[in-house]
Amino acid sequence: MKKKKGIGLRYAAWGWWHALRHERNMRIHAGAAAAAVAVGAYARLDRDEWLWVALSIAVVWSAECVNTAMERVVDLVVGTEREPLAKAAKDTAAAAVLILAAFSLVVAGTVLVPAVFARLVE
Ligand SMILES: Nc1ncnc2c1ncn2[C@@H]1O[C@H](COP(=O)(O)OP(=O)(O)OP(=O)(O)O)[C@@H](O)[C@H]1O
Repeated sequence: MKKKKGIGLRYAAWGWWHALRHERNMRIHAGAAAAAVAVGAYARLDRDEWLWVALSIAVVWSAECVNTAMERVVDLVVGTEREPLAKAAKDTAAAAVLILAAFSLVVAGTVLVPAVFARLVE
């Protein structure tokens, strides 16, 4: 069967929009990313510094999308039942987001903060 080009991209965009609409944490990550880009533009980051910022945004958004997918699948399978394995699956996926959010804070502290100070004293 011939696969229509571009369809996969549309589904992926829908998935991202779904996470943004339904997950408060995804909206917080989007706000943090917008703030990081604005601060980076003010601080006139160089190419390598932008790469660190872009990497932070990409990994946190990706983890949140996977976390959202995990929540949906768990809810689909177990419904309203309380299940230790459902809890383990959801909490472990949430831990992945937390670890990468902590990484993005390290990037903010080591890349963005010094760049802003350098701009302020120039
Ligand atoms: N079916 C379940 N069985 C046992 N524990 C659950 C189950 N569903 C959720 N939990 C527990 O409740 C927590 C919150 O789950 P819930 O699905 O209500 O919110 P969430 O969508 O995971 O949270 P958020 O979207 O804010 O990250 C989970 O991290 C897990 O610890």
